[in-house]
Amino acid sequence: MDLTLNEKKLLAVLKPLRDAEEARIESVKPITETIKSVEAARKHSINPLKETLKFLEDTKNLAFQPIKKAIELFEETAEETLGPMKEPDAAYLAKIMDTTEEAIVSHALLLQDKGLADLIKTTAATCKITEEGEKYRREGLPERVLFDSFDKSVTMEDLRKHPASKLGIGWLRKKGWVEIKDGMVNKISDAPKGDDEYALSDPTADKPGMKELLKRKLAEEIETVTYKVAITEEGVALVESGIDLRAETATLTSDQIRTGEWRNLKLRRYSVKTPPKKIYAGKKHPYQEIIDDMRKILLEMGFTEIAGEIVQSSFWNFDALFQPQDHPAREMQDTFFLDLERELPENYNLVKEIHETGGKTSSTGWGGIWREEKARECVLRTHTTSLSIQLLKENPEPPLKAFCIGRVYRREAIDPTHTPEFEQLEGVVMDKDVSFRHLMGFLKEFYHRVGFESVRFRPGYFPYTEPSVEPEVWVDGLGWVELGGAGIFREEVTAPWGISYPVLAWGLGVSRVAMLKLGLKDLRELYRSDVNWIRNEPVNRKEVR
Ligand SMILES: N[C@@H](Cc1ccccc1)C(=O)O
Repeated sequence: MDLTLNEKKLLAVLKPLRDAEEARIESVKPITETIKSVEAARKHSINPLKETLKFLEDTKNLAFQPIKKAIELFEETAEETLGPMKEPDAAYLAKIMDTTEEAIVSHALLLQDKGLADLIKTTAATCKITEEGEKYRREGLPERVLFDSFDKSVTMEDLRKHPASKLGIGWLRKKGWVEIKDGMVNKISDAPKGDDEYALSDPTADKPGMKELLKRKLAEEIETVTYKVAITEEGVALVESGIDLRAETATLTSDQIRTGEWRNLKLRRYSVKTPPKKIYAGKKHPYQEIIDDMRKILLEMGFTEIAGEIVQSSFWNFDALFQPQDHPAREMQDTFFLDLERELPENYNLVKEIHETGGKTSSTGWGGIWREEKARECVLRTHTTSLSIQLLKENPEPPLKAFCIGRVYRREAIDPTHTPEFEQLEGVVMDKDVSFRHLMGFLKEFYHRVGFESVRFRPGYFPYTEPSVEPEVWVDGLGWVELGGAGIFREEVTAPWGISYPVLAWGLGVSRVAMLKLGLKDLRELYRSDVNWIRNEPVNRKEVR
């Protein structure tokens, strides 16, 4: 049976206490029958305890120390408690075991659950004289004081002057000690001491006058709870079969093994049934793992990785991509604008011309006036295409094959499929003879390698590409899922930087892919530090295929 050390101690103490008590009662019985002397009974009652003590010492019982203490204490109290004390109470046990009454009760309760002990609760009402009652105990009840203050009769007027009159006069009449007639108060009784007065001078709950005192609020009832602890037959059996009071050792130290001390220790039994604690290996965040997989795929496909700043001027985020200055995406409610400005690049006027008239290209531009101030305003990049265009400006000669995985920002209301920050995977390819077919080929190949078998393209629109498409992948159970945008950069985008070859470009949603691959219903889970989810997610999951 599983018992705590304290429960074992409690049992080990209860048993000899009970035995000693029984022996004591046995020994006292015949004596009390014949000799009615309490003194004699006391002497005899102690002997069996001494014997028990000696027995314990002889047998080197492990429970010896607490029991020895118990018996010593028992001897002390045995003097006072000659009447049978069948079960020791919790307060007494607490004293023996150097602990609190509450601890004893809680251990006894556990033992009771196991059928080894019984906890007997007794509540007793005692009466306590209140502060007011104490005052009257010293000075007498107000009616008594008043009664004693005059001889046979007194005028009501004079009696009213007495400090005890307020409370006393009513009681004088009620108790029938006086009658009041024509303004005179006359004694009509010799006012014998009442039950209430007896109870006040010696308060115990069952005194006849106590009720009266309680009613007058001169006494109050207090409940006291005492617990007695008894050992059951099973408990006795367990103690008799030998309880090892040593605490169990779960882990051996090398010292204990070397010195041989382990031989004297009580070792905890090894349980093959207990499930072990789960061990979680340190690992990458599942989302990071997916991002790294994508990075690896693109590197294997011959792309170079680029990175750039999160803060971009509107010029690179919008204008250089032929996004008109009054385009709705450039509104405050769609984009995070910063209270910051950036200088425009040297050839910015070529972009200005293209916006206003189309410049030297075949385009007619957007018309109107293109404002520098608007282009200088900084934003948290809304797409990584702002990096692709700067890369092209720095490398106008083919070939160019680059990608970027980075965080972008949009003023979205947060919901299960939208977060204001998310990752994009940007790709850009420039070479002499690349075409729309290559673009679709790259995307298909990439998605296949990521794990999506079926890929299709739907026509799309972006101000900076023509033609424009939206790639979609097939997901069982969901159907076709849109995963970003792609196209060939327009002349309006490439001309200002002297680029004369076709540029394929795309921007794909990474978090969307991660959601699909990880089977998440809520995008936000990717960004939450939910340790359990991350712990339990298998390493390098490759399920979507
Ligand atoms: N920048 C676009 C995607 C895109 C990139 C490159 C070309 C075409 C489209 C977006 O954020 O949705």
